Amino acid sequence: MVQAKSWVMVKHFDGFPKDSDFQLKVEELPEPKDGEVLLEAVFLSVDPYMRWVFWNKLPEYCKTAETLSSKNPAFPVGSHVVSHCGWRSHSVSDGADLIPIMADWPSDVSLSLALGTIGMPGLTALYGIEEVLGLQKNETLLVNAAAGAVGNVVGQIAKIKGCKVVGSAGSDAKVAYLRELGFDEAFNYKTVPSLEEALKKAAPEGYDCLFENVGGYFSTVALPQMKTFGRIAVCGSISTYNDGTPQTGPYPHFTMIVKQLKMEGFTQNRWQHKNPESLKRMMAWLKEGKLKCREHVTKGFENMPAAFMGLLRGDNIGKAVVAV
Ligand SMILES: NC(=O)C1=CN([C@@H]2O[C@H](COP(=O)(O)OP(=O)(O)OC[C@H]3O[C@@H](n4cnc5c(N)ncnc54)[C@H](OP(=O)(O)O)[C@@H]3O)[C@@H](O)[C@H]2O)C=CC1
Ligand SMILES: C/C=C/C(C)=O
Repeated sequence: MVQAKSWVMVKHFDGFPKDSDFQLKVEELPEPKDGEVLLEAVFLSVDPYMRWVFWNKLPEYCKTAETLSSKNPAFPVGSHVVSHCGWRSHSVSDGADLIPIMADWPSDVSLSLALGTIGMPGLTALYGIEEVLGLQKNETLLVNAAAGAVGNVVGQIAKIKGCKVVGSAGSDAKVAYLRELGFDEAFNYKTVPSLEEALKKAAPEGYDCLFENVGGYFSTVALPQMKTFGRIAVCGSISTYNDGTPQTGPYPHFTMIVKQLKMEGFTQNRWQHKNPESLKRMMAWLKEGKLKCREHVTKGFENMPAAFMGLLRGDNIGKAVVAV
């Protein structure tokens, strides 16, 4: 018998999540039956989408990287997987929901990156750029929440592709990190006197592409800065996730008409058939030093709600993960 800890939601979020919305539970897990495996979490992911997954009453859905500590012929003891079994220290699975970690994962690369740059957020960046925007060499790209898990990879891939990259982020330390990564221009959207002026100054010629992670006010100000025929990949809208009352207007349609913009929402799982090849490609960039990784690591399973709320507050530079 294993004692498993899990975080459950006891009250639906009302605005920004609170400690009292979460409860830690402990239960005894049965021994795995034939075909099942017992998993122990190594790293757990906290992601913005969990704000609205919880809201949609699916608290069990979240990605975790886990070491396998029991039996199933397909998942021998000691192998590593990415699973979707929620905020749990241990779980029993029949293997159907498990994704084995890439076969030749280098021993000097932390498995936590399977939740970040070499995982879902990295794939989101890649597919947003290649499948949605079709970003071309010498184009100018704007990305917001640029120092986060998705945003920093967006900027780095755009640099690999020979583009000019402008990033906005919410602290001076984040802006310094973006410059370190090779962003051509970066600014702190919380302290610039005018967001419109900051966007104009960073790219007086305008933007061919916007990788949209934030939505709301930022989007309203950024759209008029797009070039005619500009393309916008709507990846996220984090500035609205904690709203009790939906934000209303100004509406984008007139700007979209006069600028003849193309805007497409997407989720990365649309291209999951490409994941094995894409992950290999990104791992190669990482090994060649073209893709750099930074993580914001919170230690201890008991600190998962704190890590999640910190992510929504903007505490993280790079991918926010919890090391169990
Ligand atoms: N479509 C898809 O398939 C996917 C979409 N996403 C979306 O991508 C976006 C980025 O996700 P991810 O990289 O994992 O998260 P991040 O690592 O970027 O963390 C979230 C960041 O968002 C910023 N933020 C938080 N609140 C606000 C706010 N009110 N206004 C502006 N910025 C805010 C903060 O950075 P700062 O200090 O700069 O404000 C914070 O660090 C999210 O919108 C997410 O929902 C993520 C994965 C897949
Ligand atoms: C899978 C993640 C989706 C968003 C929008 O965060």
